[in-house]
Amino acid sequence: MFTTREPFVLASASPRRRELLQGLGLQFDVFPSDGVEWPAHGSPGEQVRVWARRKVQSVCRRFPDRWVLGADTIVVLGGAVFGKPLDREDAARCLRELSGRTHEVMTAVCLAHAARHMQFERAVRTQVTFKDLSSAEIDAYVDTGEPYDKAGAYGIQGMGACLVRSIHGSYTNVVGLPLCETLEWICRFGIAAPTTTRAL
Ligand SMILES: Cc1cn([C@H]2C[C@H](O)[C@@H](COP(=O)(O)OP(=O)(O)OP(=O)(O)O)O2)c(=O)[nH]c1=O
Repeated sequence: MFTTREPFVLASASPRRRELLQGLGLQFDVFPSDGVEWPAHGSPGEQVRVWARRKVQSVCRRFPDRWVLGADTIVVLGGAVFGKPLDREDAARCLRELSGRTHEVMTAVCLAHAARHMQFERAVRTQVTFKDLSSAEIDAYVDTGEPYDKAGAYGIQGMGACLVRSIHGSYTNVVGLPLCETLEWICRFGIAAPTTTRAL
């Protein structure tokens, strides 16, 4: 669907981000950032932008002549930020808190080119409402192992879909990369262009 003109570097170890971009036919190399997610200050929206920016900047040092794309996803409930659960108990606690309530999934995306002194970032928000979860449902979901590498301890693209009553906003933003907004940048900066289909 897209012709890549300038293959970029995806600064991410997330298989979800890679698959979302591959699904569009984009060409890129993957080089995860090695940065630890040190605490950041400010509102959840500011924190998530800082984390995305740090990932991108650490990879930009290695690839100063290329576009580098990175992202960070968090779950926010009543001002509290939920990242990836630390262990089983933490995952169950997180799911108990999300049960029956509406939370926000925020993904910050950062795109930068060090040699051209260009850097853009934005945070996209999606509201997700969970159904009421019983202890048995929470235990069964944690047993799948799905929560461990995901913010908020669930994956909407997997069995976690059973936990969700409704969403308002971008689905791909919940999975880890808001595709519509990311593509706007990718096309605007000439990294890729929509493939034109010739009439038969
Ligand atoms: C809420 C939710 C999150 N997630 C994932 C997306 C992200 O991969 C992860 C949040 O962790 P992140 O720290 O944003 O990303 P990551 O550590 O997986 O990868 P990297 O830092 O190298 O880019 O949670 C889902 O896959 N599905 C969901 O429904």
